[in-house]
Amino acid sequence: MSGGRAEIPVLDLADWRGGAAPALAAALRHALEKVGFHFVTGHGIDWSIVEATFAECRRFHALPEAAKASLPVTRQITGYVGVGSGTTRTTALYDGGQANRVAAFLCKREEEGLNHWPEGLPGFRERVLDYMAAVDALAQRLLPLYEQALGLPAGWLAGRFAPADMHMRLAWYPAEPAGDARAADGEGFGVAPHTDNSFMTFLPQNDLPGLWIRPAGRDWTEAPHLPGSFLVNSGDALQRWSGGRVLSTEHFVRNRSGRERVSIPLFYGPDADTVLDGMPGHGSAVPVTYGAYTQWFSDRTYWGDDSPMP
Ligand SMILES: O=C(O)CCC(=O)C(=O)O
Ligand SMILES: [Fe+2]
Repeated sequence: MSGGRAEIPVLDLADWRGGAAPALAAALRHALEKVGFHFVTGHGIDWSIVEATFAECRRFHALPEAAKASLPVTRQITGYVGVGSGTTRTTALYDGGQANRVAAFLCKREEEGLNHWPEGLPGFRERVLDYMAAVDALAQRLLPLYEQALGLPAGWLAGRFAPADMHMRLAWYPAEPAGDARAADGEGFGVAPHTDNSFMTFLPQNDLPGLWIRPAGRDWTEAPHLPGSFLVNSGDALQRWSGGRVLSTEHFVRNRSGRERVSIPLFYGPDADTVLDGMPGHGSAVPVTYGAYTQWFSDRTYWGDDSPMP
């Protein structure tokens, strides 16, 4: 399919103090239904928290391989995956079977008691948890706007994110040989074409290119860089919950910049027991809990699980 490039809408929260915001909600609705990605600016998060988390990501990946490998990924989606230890197998978009050229440290909300923190990195845990708390607060602020954009009763979403389920990837992509990053086929993906498991994914911006997106009916487009913003995309959970009204837009990473690339996506969703069904005014989806869907997604990617999508 080829329909030109899609503009990524920008939602500026600077003048929004909460409450009804018809123009913002309309912009978000357009983003959700037509693009699947939008930028958030004016979010109020002190950018030094984001910079510190990128720095911690680099620090972690600079550890000796043995130190990282001593924290092997768990089925609870915490711990370390090395370059080539995960394969995108959650979508018909990609069946190439090549392992992803990315390493990542995975962590969750500390209260779940499942995190495995590295030794020898003082301050790492605190900074990463600070970052997660800051994004959690931003996401909670955004939920009423999602309610407005989707025509949901006030509080309908917020009550299902108390608390939210989230996991974060502190990802590191090796520098790959220069070449055409655009071709969405072939080898050497950092992350092969996929959609996310999440309700929404937060990608804080840095100046390292490599993310390509393809909104429905459009061409592959390299995501533009908007300094100091979060690029937010909707994932499969919101798509299913909304009966397909919200897009879960395809994207891939290929790092042809000649530099190492770091990225710290945070995958945000409702409480794991939430059944993704019954959103007022939206067609019914095949019901699944957020926790079960996320587990399936992770099991296929990291554990070679072959069970069909729940
Ligand atoms: O690194 C990025 O920019 C995006 C990574 C991604 O799509 C993912 O981890 O799901
Ligand atoms: Fe993704």
